[in-house]
Amino acid sequence: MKDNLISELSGRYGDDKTDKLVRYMQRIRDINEHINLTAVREEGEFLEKHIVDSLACNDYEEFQRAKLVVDMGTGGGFPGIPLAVTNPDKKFILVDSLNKRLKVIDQVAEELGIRNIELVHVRAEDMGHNVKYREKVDVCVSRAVASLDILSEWCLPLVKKGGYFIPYKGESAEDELTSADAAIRVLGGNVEKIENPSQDKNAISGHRLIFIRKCNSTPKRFPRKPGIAKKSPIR
Ligand SMILES: C[S@@+](CC[C@H](N)C(=O)[O-])C[C@H]1O[C@@H](n2cnc3c(N)ncnc32)[C@H](O)[C@@H]1O
Repeated sequence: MKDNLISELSGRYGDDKTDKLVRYMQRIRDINEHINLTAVREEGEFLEKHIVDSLACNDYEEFQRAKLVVDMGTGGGFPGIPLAVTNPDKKFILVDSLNKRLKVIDQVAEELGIRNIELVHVRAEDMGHNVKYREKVDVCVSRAVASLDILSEWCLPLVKKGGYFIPYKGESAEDELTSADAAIRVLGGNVEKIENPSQDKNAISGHRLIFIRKCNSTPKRFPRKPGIAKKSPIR
């Protein structure tokens, strides 16, 4: 599986970018022995679940148009780093509330010469109120961070009007959308479509991508203070 995936990646992205993706995987796997970044250990599974899955956005023009992208709750750099490696013309802001993980990304990105990233150590609930970031980004992606109603409150405030919040969601995508429907509208978003790249013969991704367009400004009171989104969901 590993060799097939690598040759598919090379065919699509070229040898240099594929080499960087594979080296990133290898370094994260090494570091994972000491700092827990992922439960996935085997190389083929890592390539599929972390690298190829992260790249799913590249197939969509809503993402291709973006110049500035946030990855909220990036952890070990997913989906942000694979997207940054394959899109050197875009800038990526990788955000996490745990600095230990950002330091790992910083070290490995430096070693591999990945320069189109900025690492921001902040809680999502605070970032949304910083004028440097609020309604400034073209796209915000996020994978495996929080349920969609909470995540929308953290991510939609960052997206500029006309831009997109694109959460990567598992099989619960439709159910999460039902629960988050009111929140998304209150926060200024509109759900345009759900894509399932794993059904596309050209792509392997375990996640669905939900495309939420930012249509209206987010009311200033959002995001609320840490813990409130979970305790009092927007209904
Ligand atoms: C399960 S990990 C997922 C990491 C990565 N996105 C992936 O798919 O492999 C969730 C990450 O979200 C971060 N996170 C959780 N709550 C956050 C918040 N309020 N603000 C910023 N980051 C947060 C955690 O520190 C953690 O690194």
